[in-house]
Amino acid sequence: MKYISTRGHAEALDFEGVTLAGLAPDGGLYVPESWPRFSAEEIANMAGLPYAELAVRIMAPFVEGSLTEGELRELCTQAYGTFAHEAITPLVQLDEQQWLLELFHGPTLAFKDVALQLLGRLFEHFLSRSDDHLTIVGATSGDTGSAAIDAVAGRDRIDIFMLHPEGRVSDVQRRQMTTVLSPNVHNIAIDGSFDDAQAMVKRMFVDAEVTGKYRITAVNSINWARLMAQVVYYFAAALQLGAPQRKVAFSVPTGNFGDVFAGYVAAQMGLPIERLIVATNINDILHRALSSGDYSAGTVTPTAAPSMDIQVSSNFERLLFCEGGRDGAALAEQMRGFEASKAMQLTNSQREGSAALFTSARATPGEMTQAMAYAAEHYGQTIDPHTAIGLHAARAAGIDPSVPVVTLATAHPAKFPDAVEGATGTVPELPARVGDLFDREERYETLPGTYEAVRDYVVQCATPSA
Ligand SMILES: Cc1ncc(COP(=O)(O)O)c(C=O)c1O
Ligand SMILES: N[C@@H](CCOP(=O)(O)O)C(=O)O
Repeated sequence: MKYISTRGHAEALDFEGVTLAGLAPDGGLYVPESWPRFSAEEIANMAGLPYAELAVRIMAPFVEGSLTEGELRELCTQAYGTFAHEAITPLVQLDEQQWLLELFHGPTLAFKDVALQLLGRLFEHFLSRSDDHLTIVGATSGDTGSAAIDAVAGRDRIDIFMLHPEGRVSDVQRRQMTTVLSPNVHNIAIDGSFDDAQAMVKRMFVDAEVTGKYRITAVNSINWARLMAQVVYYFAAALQLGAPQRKVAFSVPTGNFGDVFAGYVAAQMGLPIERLIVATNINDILHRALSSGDYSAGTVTPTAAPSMDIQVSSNFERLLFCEGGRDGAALAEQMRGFEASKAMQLTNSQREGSAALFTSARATPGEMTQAMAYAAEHYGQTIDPHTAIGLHAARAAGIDPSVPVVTLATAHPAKFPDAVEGATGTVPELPARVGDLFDREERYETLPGTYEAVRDYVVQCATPSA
């Protein structure tokens, strides 16, 4: 399998290459040259497989040429062995139509663990083939940071630099990152938003002063391997609900467009998906783009669903590429315009192509709170603010009542105790595996929100490539 850049200028790479590269050197994101596709019979034969085995079936075509099936199986078995639920991503029925897909049973209590427990192991596996050192630079609005840190803490040949927007993540989220004191973990609080942090990370990938000396890679969903691993739970859920004979809709709390793009990939691979509902909070650039073609970023407004406080959604570029005729040169031009003005209009083909599968909905803070209260009262479920936005959208989307709608429960409610208590009157308890979080020592660096300050810090602390 070969991967190409959405901006058309970078060399095509295999799976090992894109995993270690993170972002393409032309600033684009890697996508497979073509989508592998399963027949209905092949999908039907996946029903009932244990999660790790299903993961092997779904991911095998993407890693071809870089991992043997046996290597992939070993990595998946280890990665999903860290989860606290036997089903890994259990499906919970709410009523005749609505379901929750619980993605928060990994070590750091958010859906990010599903991919990052695998990605950490992939890095180590590929590094063992050389004597190189890897420098991870990442940005987090709360959940990617802790999941990535958990996945690579203490690994000899990896350093991780994780930027978070100071004061804009929950206390639990911050402590899940900053109480990991391994010497290879570098937490940085920046004065700015997640978008600022993400822009700095992307800039580092095209800064010769950094790339000339350090082998940098990404743990954000700009890294293809993240998305690949997230495709698996769409299959897992749909198979339990009758796929491939029956279509399923998914409602996805969305920020960086990674999770919902994984759903798009599942559909390209043959999974019959009725609709993908893109659920946003008031940072609603994606809702505006999908409903009116207007992709223009305002300033980020902090909300009680901080992980979705994003206005520049990296993976949207992948959709624009795939639905815009896979024209890298044209997309590079379109993205240059967006980077300069922070605004762009989708082309007709990008709009029409997206409309075939995607629907969107936006939840105000009040609607998010109501959805948490509704889930507690009517379904007996305590859900987190991000999941609540998904559930609000799932119920508002007007999906045919005969089609099951699965909301992705992206984080454990205990990560956001204040918002959950405000909506339901109940304080969710931290699971035992992180029960001592507030007794642990914290360590992190605070830096001004300038690229130079962050770059200099990374350069000063990182280990040069071999
Ligand atoms: C809890 C939670 N829900 C939803 C999202 C949005 O997911 P994505 O950025 O893949 O759209 C995030 C952050 O990524 C998150 O941490
Ligand atoms: N919501 C994320 C932001 C980054 O998203 P990613 O999926 O691209 O890593 C977070 O919680 O950090």
